[in-house]
Formats: sequence, structure tokens, C-alpha cells
Amino acid sequence: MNTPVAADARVVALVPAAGRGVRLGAPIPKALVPVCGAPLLVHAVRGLLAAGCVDQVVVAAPPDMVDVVVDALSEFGPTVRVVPGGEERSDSVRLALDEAVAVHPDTRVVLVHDAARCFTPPEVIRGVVDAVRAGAPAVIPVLPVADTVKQVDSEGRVVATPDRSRLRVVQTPQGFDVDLLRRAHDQQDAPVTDDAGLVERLGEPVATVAGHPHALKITTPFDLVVAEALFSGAEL
Ligand SMILES: Nc1ccn([C@@H]2O[C@H](COP(=O)(O)OP(=O)(O)OP(=O)(O)O)[C@@H](O)[C@H]2O)c(=O)n1
Ligand SMILES: C[C@](O)(CO)[C@H](O)COP(=O)(O)O
Repeated sequence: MNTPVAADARVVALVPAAGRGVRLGAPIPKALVPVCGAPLLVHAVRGLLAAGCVDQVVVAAPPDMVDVVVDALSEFGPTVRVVPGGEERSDSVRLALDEAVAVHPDTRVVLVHDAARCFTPPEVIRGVVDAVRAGAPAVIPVLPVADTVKQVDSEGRVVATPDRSRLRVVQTPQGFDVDLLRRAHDQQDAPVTDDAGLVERLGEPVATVAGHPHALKITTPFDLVVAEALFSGAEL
């Protein structure tokens, strides 16, 4: 554990939103696709700020659509900055981190939150921030696995059945001590699907807190239907 972070230390949320959304198959980048009356990205930023523990948001936008994203987020004013994203998700995170640290060198806690998890409940966001503030250098929200999971080989043949009680599904936001996240990204040597994965490669501990089914990642058209059904009546 690190020393607890001062209660007034700056918390910045990085929002990678530069993906194309190939699996969703929409004609525009996924972060700009409307759901429940607003683009995914707008819901995601609104949710972060509504949690009451995030001081600044830095969004990584599709590089050819920075102006459109700035426009879509204009309601939030200077609390939200937009930078061009990169080729891979981790590139987008690194570029947003560069911006956050350049603009606010006093940042201590960094969240990394998928635009695609746009209905993440505030208690999940607060749970992650509280755990980092308490001294955990890396924190991820997780859910237990409901199905049996098999490991297969390249031909699709089952090679193992991992013990389900030790498996977790990982969500965002993932929270980090800023220096650890910087170090993890500076030393990235192979592709990775989440930021905690980079921290694990450094041999540093990653703590877990409770995730929530509503923090689902909108990935496919089915997920969009689920999100509309779950949240269209909600006050967003
Ligand atoms: N180069 C990239 C790729 C992804 N992301 C972001 O990372 C988050 C999680 O990625 P995912 O849900 O896989 O989005 P896409 O990469 O857009 O989806 P797909 O893989 O279907 O194209 C999304 O908010 C996405 O916008 C990003 O900022 N930069
Ligand atoms: C970061 C993440 O949401 C944790 O589950 C996930 O790994 C992102 O994966 P994607 O393929 O970039 O959506």
C-alpha cells in the first residue's frame, strides 16, 4: 500500500473514446453513437462528473473527429479537455495521460474509463477513487463469472477449465496512482487490453473492488439494445 492520498488531491479521469466501434458496426465512431438521447461519450462524461469525486476529464477522440467531439462536450466547459487518440486503446490512454499531467502536474489519482461503459453507476466510480485514495496504487472494478469458462487452443479444442471461483470479469474505471500509471505505460512492450495489465507486468499489486452489471461495455448492437431497455426511462 502507498501512503493515503490527501483528500483534496486532484483526480483526473482519462476517457479513451477514439475507437471505431467495428463490432458495433455503426457508420460513425462508437463514442458518438446516440443511446438514450445522447452520445455514449456524453453519458460517460456526465456520469464521471456526477460521481462528485472527479476534478478533470481528458477525452481521447478519433483523430479525424476532434472538432465534433469538442462540440459534443461543450456543455461541460473547461473541466473536459479533448486530445486526438491513437492507433490502439493504450495509445489513446497514454496521449490523454500526457495531456492531464502537462495541464495539471499536481494530479495524484488517475482513472481510466471506457467511453463505452457509459452507464457505470456513481458508486463504482467512487469505490475505485476511495480505494486509490486509501493507498492502493492500482484498483479495478470486477464481477464474478457466472458461466463456466474454458481455455481453448488455436483450433478451438478445450485445453483447460480454470477454477471459476478465482476468475473475475474486469470493468472500468480503473484507478491508479499517477506515477505508477506513467511508469506502466512508459514500459509497455506488448499489446494489452487494459491498463491494470501493464501494472501487473511491472510486478505491482492490483486491488479489486465491486463492479456493477450496469457498467457493461457497449460493444455489439445487442449491447445497445440492452442499454436502451435498461436506461431509457432513467434520469440521465
Ligand atoms: N484506438 C483506440 C481504440 C479504442 N479506444 C477506446 O477504448 C474503449 C474500449 O474499446 P472498445 O469498446 O473495444 O471500442 P472500439 O475499439 O471502438 O471497438 P471495436 O474493437 O469493436 O472496434 C472505447 O471507449 C474506445 O473508444 C480508444 O480510445 N482508442
Ligand atoms: C478495459 C476493458 O474494458 C476491461 O474489460 C477491456 O479490456 C477493453 O477491451 P476492448 O476490446 O478495448 O473493448
